[in-house]
Amino acid sequence: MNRQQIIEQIFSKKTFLCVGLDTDLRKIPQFLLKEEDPAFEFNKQIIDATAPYCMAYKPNLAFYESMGLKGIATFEKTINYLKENYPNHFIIADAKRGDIGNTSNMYAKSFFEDFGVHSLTIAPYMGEDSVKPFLAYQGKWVILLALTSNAGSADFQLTEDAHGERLFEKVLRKSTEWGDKNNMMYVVGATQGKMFEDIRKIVPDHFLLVPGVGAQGGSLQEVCKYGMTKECGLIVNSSRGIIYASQGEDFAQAAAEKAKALQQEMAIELEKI
Ligand SMILES: O=C(O)c1cc(=O)[nH]c(=O)n1[C@@H]1O[C@H](COP(=O)(O)O)[C@@H](O)[C@H]1O
Repeated sequence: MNRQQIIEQIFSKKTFLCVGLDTDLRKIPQFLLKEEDPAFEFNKQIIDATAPYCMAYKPNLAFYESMGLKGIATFEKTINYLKENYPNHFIIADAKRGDIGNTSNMYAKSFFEDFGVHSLTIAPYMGEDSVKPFLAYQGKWVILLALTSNAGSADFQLTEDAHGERLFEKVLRKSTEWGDKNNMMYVVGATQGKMFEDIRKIVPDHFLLVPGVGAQGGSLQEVCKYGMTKECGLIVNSSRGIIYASQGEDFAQAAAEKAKALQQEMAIELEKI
């Protein structure tokens, strides 16, 4: 899926919402546990209910890998379900990969060729040769961690060098030599508020994947105020705040309502462009 197609989805559906499929068997409605693949059944119903209000889905691999081989099969079935039924939705595998080139090659093959997702989250820590193998895939996206939503982002990402440059700024500057706005996005946590202003000075046009609204307390309005561009430039994720809105029979409907509420806030922000 290319940049123009992503932008078209956002403006035609008036949403830049990504629903995070962080599917945890302990948190899904317990009556689903009688199904042969409860996590897939949950995902399917959440996807069908929320699809009108979002333009992307982000299954986080940790939740699937924690269920062993069966979980990997659930992940694959979920990707296939999305591709068959919602081909215009952008699929982000949140796996935070990155290793020596030889190993990154295998990660890239796995996610881009075998699972066939559109994009993958990547940790930049190992540098250029760990990221380049992912960028070698035409039409696919690398989503590089820049400034994450958690408190630990202060430990490394926000630290400054002798010239006052922060590590996340170095990641942004350096990585723009490897890819561009057509094949690279950055993760910036919604909890980072005004920091979006500084980020836009370095990457004015790149899309940002923004997790941290909802359960982590980030403000959509603040993210938009400092991070939005003329082409929107944002994909905002919410996982728990949407998919666990209810544990009852009405769980999918409740998720749809949460997604719709965010979509309506997003439509107002898009009007301002
Ligand atoms: O890469 C991510 O998606 C990510 C980066 C980050 O800085 N913070 C962050 O929360 N995430 C992921 O985004 C999702 C947030 O989930 P909720 O807090 O439930 O909305 C989880 O899958 C996290 O792993």
